[in-house]
Amino acid sequence: MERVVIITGANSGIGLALCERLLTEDSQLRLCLACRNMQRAEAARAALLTSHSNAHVDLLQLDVGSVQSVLSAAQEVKARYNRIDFLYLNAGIMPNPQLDLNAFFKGLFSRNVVRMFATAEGILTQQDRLNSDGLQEVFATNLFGHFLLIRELEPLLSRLVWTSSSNARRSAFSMEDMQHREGRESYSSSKYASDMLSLALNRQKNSQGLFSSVICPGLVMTNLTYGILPSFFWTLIMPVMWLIRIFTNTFTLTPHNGAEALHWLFLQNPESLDPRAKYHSLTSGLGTNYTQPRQMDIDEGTSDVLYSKLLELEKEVRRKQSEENADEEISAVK
Ligand SMILES: NC(=O)C1=CN([C@@H]2O[C@H](COP(=O)(O)OP(=O)(O)OC[C@H]3O[C@@H](n4cnc5c(N)ncnc54)[C@H](OP(=O)(O)O)[C@@H]3O)[C@@H](O)[C@H]2O)C=CC1
Ligand SMILES: CC(C)=CCC[C@@H](C)[C@H]1CC[C@H]2C3=C(CC[C@]12C)[C@@]1(C)CCC(=O)[C@@H](C)[C@@H]1CC3
Repeated sequence: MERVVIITGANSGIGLALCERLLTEDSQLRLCLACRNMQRAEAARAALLTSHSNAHVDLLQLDVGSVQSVLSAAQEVKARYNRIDFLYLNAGIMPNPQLDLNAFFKGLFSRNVVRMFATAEGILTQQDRLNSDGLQEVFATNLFGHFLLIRELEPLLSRLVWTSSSNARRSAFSMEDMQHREGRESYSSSKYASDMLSLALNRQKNSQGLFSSVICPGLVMTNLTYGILPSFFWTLIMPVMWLIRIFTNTFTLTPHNGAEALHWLFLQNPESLDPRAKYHSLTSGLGTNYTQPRQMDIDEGTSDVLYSKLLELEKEVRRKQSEENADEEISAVK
């Protein structure tokens, strides 16, 4: 039977590499690239068809950072497919990243150096902003838009896979400020929230046949990471990065390697997976890729609270959205 797989943020980086890997795995797959920019989506589709000429590759216009776009895209999905085997929640942003060079050099000579290179803990901040829905952009894109999509498509879903990060950290997240309006670690906060949401979804929905997992792709060179430093700097340090990779298995570096855990999960029986584990894509010094589960620093009670708060926010944004739609209809009639 033809399996249907939807991947958000599929036009570049880890999402696009996952598409390649899944088509190689199963040529009968119906792959749906859910992207905000249709030109980039077309280009990705053309690239995939070059290497897999008979593949079934659909495109879906979806800006996960916009409530209206998520609701329209979900309608379109329901009209097109009557079942979705895998939904990969991969789209993500890290806007205006700032590297604290002082902390970085201090970290280089500390006991935490390996951890620093694996998680960027203490050396990376971001500057977030409000989007047109009045939500924090990073929260809306990395978490809430995906949550709304899941809520819309729930009856069709069976497997969810989140591209989280080892940068996810409990101390960056506050339940009183789940959108991270106050701090400067919106990325870390949103990824920690996705880890918790995955656990909560498993607790609420496993009995109905819906399973959720989270992965970390390791440090991968993509548009997201290239945005952290000026390009000449990356060119300079690239040999060092490949050298570090020999000593640390979290430097996966290529999107293909980074997609390892996403691919691996595609092959697993969901009942065999640990809902409290994050599945890490790792690459050994000799270049062998493998997937390793590591326990997440999350608890069930807090995850359930987050789930309830997201449901409340969902109600609020839906009400706002229908008011706006009604206003638009009235002004169209006038
Ligand atoms: N690279 C790394 O080292 C790591 C990455 N990750 C995570 O991996 C995921 C993929 O990122 P990566 O491949 O690295 O980076 P890329 O920037 O290459 O990919 C991100 C993808 O998300 C899409 N996207 C961003 N915002 C939206 C939106 N509002 N609606 C729809 N699509 C959107 C982008 O589309 P567009 O081209 O239009 O911008 C792009 O296709 C992210 O969730 C990231 O946080 C996690 C850990 C490490
Ligand atoms: C190699 C040299 C000399 C410098 C590179 C320093 C940083 C640019 C680099 C160190 C750890 C990296 C890292 C990420 C980005 C680039 C670093 C800060 C991430 C935050 C990228 C996105 C993620 O989700 C994390 C898993 C990455 C963690 C490590």
